[in-house]
Amino acid sequence: MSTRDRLRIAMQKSGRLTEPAQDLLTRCGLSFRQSRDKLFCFGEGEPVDLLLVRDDDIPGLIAQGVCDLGIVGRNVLSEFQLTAPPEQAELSELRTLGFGRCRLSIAVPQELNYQGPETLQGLSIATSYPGLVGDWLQRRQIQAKVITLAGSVEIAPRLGTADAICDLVQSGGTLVANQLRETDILLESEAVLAGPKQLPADERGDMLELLLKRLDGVIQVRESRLLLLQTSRQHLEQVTRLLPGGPQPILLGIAGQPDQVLLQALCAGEVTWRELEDIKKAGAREMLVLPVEKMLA
Ligand SMILES: Nc1ncnc2c1ncn2[C@@H]1O[C@H](COP(=O)(O)OP(=O)(O)OP(=O)(O)O)[C@@H](O)[C@H]1O
Ligand SMILES: O=P(O)(O)OC[C@H]1O[C@H](OP(=O)(O)OP(=O)(O)O)[C@H](O)[C@@H]1O
Ligand SMILES: [Mg+2]
Repeated sequence: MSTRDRLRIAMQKSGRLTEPAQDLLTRCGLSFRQSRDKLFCFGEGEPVDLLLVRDDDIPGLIAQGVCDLGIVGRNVLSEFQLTAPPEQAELSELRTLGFGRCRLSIAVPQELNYQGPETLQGLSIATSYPGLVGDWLQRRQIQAKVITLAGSVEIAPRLGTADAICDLVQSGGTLVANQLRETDILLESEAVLAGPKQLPADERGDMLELLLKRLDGVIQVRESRLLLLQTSRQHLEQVTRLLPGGPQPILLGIAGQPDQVLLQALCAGEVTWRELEDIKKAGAREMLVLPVEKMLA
């Protein structure tokens, strides 16, 4: 049993997830003593420390109790859940974080006559995700040879070491550059906050809950806009009907103008020019769209 009283979060030391993960933690009010060259960053203010590691190591560190939380791609977490011993694989996705979006896909040489997954029967597939690929093949009762490679998977068909591949795709540029064609999506991925299924029942658990609440606020405001406008009571119903989603707007009276109101609405996403123009036509004036910095319900 661990005797730590400080929360420990693992994140990627250097790679695609590093900057957005750091940014997210900063927005949650966490700051760390700068030690980018080292593995461990001591948290200032809150009792939360950071461990900077290879992304592949993150699920294992949580499973072993070395860390309480980790910011990692769903692709890495899912692979761990499928390949780790059952007693270690008890991790869950506590939150989805909205960055590092990509997909794990099968791709084949452009000239291969691909008729669906059954085309892979008897072929070899190079991948860094043998667990996910094996599981996908098994569900379809397809016998194919899974060849595990740590990197540069896309080059395998050209080198003649595999017939097809399964790797991460975002723009598709790497596939095209290697004369490959995406055929099946195994997993839609993005960065997630991973943690144990059973949260710690001590001060770390309390800190963790606080952090999750802050994180929810940060995720919510990242997409939110505050819309302010002025309208007459006569036009209020029409204007309100056009407001893009969100909780009920707040109305404020304007001194000396009893028929006018100031309306404040929290919108769940972007407010487009087209939406603003429509709201204006319905009788609104002096419209302002503002980003939201913090939110605490
Ligand atoms: N092209 C991409 N676009 C968007 N997200 C991606 C892309 N490629 C990978 N990702 C996501 O970012 C994560 C980290 O990718 P990165 O390439 O930095 O990992 P890595 O090379 O395995 O790094 P490490 O040295 O930590 O093992 C991936 O696991 C995946 O979730
Ligand atoms: O569809 P695309 O936009 O081309 O992105 C996909 C590529 O991005 C990732 O590799 P990365 O560039 O991170 O290099 P790595 O394999 O060395 O990590 C992934 O492994 C693919 O090769
Ligand atoms: Mg890695």
